[in-house]
Formats: sequence, C-alpha cells, structure tokens
Amino acid sequence: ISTETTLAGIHFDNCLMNAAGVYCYDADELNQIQKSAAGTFVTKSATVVPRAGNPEPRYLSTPWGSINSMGLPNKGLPYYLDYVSQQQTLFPEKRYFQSITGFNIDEDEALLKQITDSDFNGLVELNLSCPNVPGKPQTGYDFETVEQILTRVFEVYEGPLGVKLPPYFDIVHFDQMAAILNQFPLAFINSVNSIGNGLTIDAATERVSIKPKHGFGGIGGDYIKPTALANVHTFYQRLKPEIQIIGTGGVKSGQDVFEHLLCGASMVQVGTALHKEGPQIFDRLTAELQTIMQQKGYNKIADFKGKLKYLD
Ligand SMILES: O=C(O)c1[nH]c(=O)[nH]c(=O)c1Cl
Repeated sequence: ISTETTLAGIHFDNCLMNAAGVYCYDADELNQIQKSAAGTFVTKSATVVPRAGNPEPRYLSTPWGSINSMGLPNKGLPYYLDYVSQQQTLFPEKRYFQSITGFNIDEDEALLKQITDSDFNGLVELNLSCPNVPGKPQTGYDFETVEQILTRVFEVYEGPLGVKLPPYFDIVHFDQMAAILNQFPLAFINSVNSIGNGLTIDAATERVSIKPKHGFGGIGGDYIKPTALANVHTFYQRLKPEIQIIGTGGVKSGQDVFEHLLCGASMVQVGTALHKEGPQIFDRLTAELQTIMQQKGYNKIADFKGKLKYLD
C-alpha cells in the first residue's frame, strides 16, 4: 500500500506535506517537517524583505479550526533559499517547495529572479492569496491581475511553478479562473488557502479573538473542508491534465486525505491540524490513509485519484 505520488514529474515518497504558513517559518520548524513522515515541505511565503508580521494575538485555534491574520511574517527569501540549499545537499534526491509572494508584479519578478540565480532545484508556490493594492480585492480575486502576473512569471521563470489560490464560491468564477490558468504552463495549482475575512469572537469577554483587522482573519480547519473539496474537484474537472492539483483545507484524518485525492488532488497539504497536533500528525494520517486504501483494495493513489462518483 503506497501513499507515494508524482507532481510535475517529481516523485515524492508520501503525498502529504505541510501547508505554507504552518511549521515552516524558520529552520527549527522546517527541520521538524523534514524529520517527519511528510513527503516534503513548503516554506512560509517569502517576501522581498523580511517581515515581523502583525501584532499578536494573530492566530487562534478553535474547536473546529483556526483563524489567522499573521500578516506574512517571514525571514525573507534568502534565508529560505539558504536553508533549502542545505537540505538539497543533505538529501540530493528530495525536492522542496518555496512559497513566495510579492506585493506587486515587479516584486514577484524580483523574487523569481533570486530563485533562478540560486541553486534551488525544487518547485515554486506563488501565493496569490495575498493583500493586493488597497481598494482592489486580494490578487486571487482580481482576475485581470492574475493573468498579468502569470504572463510576467512565465516570461522570467523556467522551473516548475504553481499558484496557491483562495477559495472560489461561484461557478462562473471557477470558469473564469480555469480559463486563465489553462493558458499557462503551470505545474500545479494549490487549492485552497484560508477562507478570507472570517470572524470569531469570545462571548464571555465580548471581544474578538485576534488583534489585527478588528478580529477578521483567514479561516481554516473543519469549517472549510466542503469548500476545499469543491475547489479541488472543480479545478480537476476544468484544468488541462498537465496542471496537477495540491489539495489543502480541512485535513485532519486519513479520510480527509482520501477525500481530497478522490476529488483529484495529487498531493495533500495540512495546515490547521498540523498546527494543533504537530509533525507526528503525518504518521497518523499516513497510517489512516493506508488503512482506508487497504479496506477498499487500492494499492496506490492512481487507483482512485479523481474518481469521485456522481449520483446522476
Ligand atoms: O497572514 C498570513 O501570513 C497568511 N495567512 C493565511 O491564512 N494565508 C496566507 O496566504 C497568508 Cl500570507
């Protein structure tokens, strides 16, 4: 029973990994993922200059998930490129993900040029769910800007690259985004990022849970699994087969992993549940997935990937 997978022609021993932002801020956290049963890791989204991020409290775990307005705290791209370079030397056969996000198209280009000029041999995850120009929606919801960014990205970068997308909720938006994405030689899309601008409150103190943005933040965990599965499956139906899908959102059990794969994901990321349980979660998720596969008579992911059945 194998939970290995292939993405962009690259083989990973396990289809499970962390979601950007969780257990990937610095070398200490990344080492813990590296030592875990995860097949690989992705770094915290790196920006042109290091960022402290928003004032705390900026993350809260709730019974059904999480809310966060971290504000992109990160060590800056050079730090992560150095770390990954070390790991590439230690584990020459493994490939890692570098998440990046610019605050405009020129920053995206600058980040990609830095990666090109380094010895990075992994995959780039361009985070489109980041704050955009004030007065415009986040980049992932600004379709013209997405098209402009991807045009520029593929003029300057030649390695395997995918985009991290926010969740969509309208079928026409799925159609519009798929039409844009299918124009480009993307290695993958990662669907979904947190559901933006949720609000959790403490009824006892009558206060919001986190400090930034008057308590508004991205929602993760159980709350978002139905949205995540719908996004994974809708893009699986619409994207050209060369663009594979990383499924993210609401994964905390082997069954959740199975459901993402059934919807068409080739790789599955874990965020909120990893934050709660720690990197040993990957042992549990792998074992639970293998048990489900065994019970169903599946030996490998290809036996069931994308084979969700309809009732019609
Ligand atoms: O506040 C954050 O750092 C953050 N938080 C998220 O939930 N998703 C993101 O893409 C980012 Cl960049």
